[in-house]
Amino acid sequence: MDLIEYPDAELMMMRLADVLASQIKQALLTQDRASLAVPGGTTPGPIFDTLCAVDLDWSRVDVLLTDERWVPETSDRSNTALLRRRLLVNRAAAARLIPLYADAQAPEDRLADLAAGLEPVLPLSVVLLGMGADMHTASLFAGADQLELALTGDAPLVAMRAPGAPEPRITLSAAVLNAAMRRHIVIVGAEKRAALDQAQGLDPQDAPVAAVLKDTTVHWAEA
Ligand SMILES: O=C1O[C@H](COP(=O)(O)O)[C@@H](O)[C@H](O)[C@H]1O
Repeated sequence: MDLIEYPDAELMMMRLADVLASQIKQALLTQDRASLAVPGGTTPGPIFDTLCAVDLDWSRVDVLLTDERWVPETSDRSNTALLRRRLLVNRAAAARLIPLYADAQAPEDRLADLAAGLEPVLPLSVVLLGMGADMHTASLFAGADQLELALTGDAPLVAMRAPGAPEPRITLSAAVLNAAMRRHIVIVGAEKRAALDQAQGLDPQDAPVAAVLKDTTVHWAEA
């Protein structure tokens, strides 16, 4: 794992948007299409605001989430709604969204369809992950019912229920995340930095982020 520390979060978000854009452009030099997976939650919005305005051939880019909460887009907890509002706008409106949610009672009802939509864009070109202060990343949560499968299995997508998560989740598996050509984690604040430091010595069952740290660049700013 490489760690880049920034003097402030605003600068970090802008620099990270530049890094992601240049890695997408690089992938497009040798491939017809590039794929970019991004987190939801509260952290990545400012990155999306910069990235969506970058001049690149977005019509050849597939965008997806690293994980989704099983809620409709009308919910303020929908990561897909965040993507539509802040990344798939401006120049990036030309990108293609690979959905991780479909209208159904439970993620298991649509898992096979969603996985079929994901398969053609693997391996992912660029992955950006977030991390919670509880050391979860994507929707790989300690204590989740399918964590073992998501950490060690071959399935690209896993449905997940976790004690701390208010709704079912769907997540890219560690296999998919670790097969990506480029991988980044973005975190803000002293609490998450301490969690990241702690995670490095722990088993992924207890600190799931530990499963995706190898060859990953972590970007951190205190505030
Ligand atoms: O629930 C989620 O949480 C993590 C971390 O979110 P943040 O609000 O602490 O930035 C996020 O990376 C993940 O995509 C999301 O579904």
